[in-house]
Amino acid sequence: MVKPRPTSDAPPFMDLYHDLISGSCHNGGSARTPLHGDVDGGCQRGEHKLPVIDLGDLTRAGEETRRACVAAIAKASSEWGFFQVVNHGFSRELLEEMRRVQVRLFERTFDKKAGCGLLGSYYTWGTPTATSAHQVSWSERFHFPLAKILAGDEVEDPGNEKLSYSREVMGRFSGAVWELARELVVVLTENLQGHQAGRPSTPAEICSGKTCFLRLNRYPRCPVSAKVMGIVSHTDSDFLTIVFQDQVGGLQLRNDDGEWVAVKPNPDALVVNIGDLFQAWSNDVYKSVEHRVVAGGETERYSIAYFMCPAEDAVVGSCGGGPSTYRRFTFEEYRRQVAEDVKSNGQKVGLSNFLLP
Ligand SMILES: O=C(O)CCC(=O)C(=O)O
Ligand SMILES: [Fe+2]
Repeated sequence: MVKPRPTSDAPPFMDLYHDLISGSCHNGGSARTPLHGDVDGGCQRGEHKLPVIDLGDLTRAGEETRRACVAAIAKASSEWGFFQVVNHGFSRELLEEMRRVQVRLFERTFDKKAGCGLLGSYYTWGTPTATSAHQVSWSERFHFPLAKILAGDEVEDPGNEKLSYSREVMGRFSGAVWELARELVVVLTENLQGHQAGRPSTPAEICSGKTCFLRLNRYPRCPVSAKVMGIVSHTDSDFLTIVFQDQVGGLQLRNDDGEWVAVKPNPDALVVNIGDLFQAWSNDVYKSVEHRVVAGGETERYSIAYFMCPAEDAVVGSCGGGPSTYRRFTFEEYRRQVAEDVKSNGQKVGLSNFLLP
């Protein structure tokens, strides 16, 4: 059970969005149905179940077992862009420790969270560019560039509170997620036959633990959950994302038929999804699919997302072995374009800006 807390730690969603929300229509049944229906995907057809992949098969004896596991990862990345992994190598203790650190950071008063860059993070909440209720994300987030966490610099905390423990746990957690992300990316890269030495750099070559980001998300209980989202639909601007969600539920992906499919909370699993950069690098073989989080009326929700990103000046090309779908771009250029589009149209355009004729 989540204990009641003073309201002063919650961002003032209602003060800011009251007018947008009171003028809006209902979000429609589609947001709620999968969450409250079959959470195994809201979809009963066996062959369309979101895969749960046992990563123990990558290291267990037997080349055939390993090959089958690689094939399952590649298939899920092409067909779903999303999958869950079990036997991922994380200890339950580390996951629980990380969650406790997360909860404590969010328990600070809103003024404190908004006012200072805790551990080199920046804090955001809601959707600054929203002009209608359906663009509002009812959540708050700490974004951590991992270079700062991993640098081990003395922790500066404007509130004079000791944060060395939080930084240390975050460092351990990030180190472990990096190993997992790297392993998955290497497997997916090798699976693309076209890639040979001398081709443009592979994702694993242009990313390092220090170029990645950690985002801590909190979705406070939402009294208008039929009208807004926890996070509005988006794709991730990275190579690969690993999400540690709690057991509340609400994460959904959009499948090929345009249906929203719930990603069932599984206490033993981490969620993996392909980002825009891997879709570009793989010439659309791996899919960066839209996803969102439904706002919860009853319970708050926590998640942690690890984004595998390259250095700002790294060039994202394609895997070769055929014509490229997208022109080359630097990660910095991609992020700048996303920010410009969000500012001018209220939404991300993404990869289609970089399509070759
Ligand atoms: O909270 C989640 O489960 C997903 C979060 C997410 O999609 C993101 O932070 O980009
Ligand atoms: Fe995301």
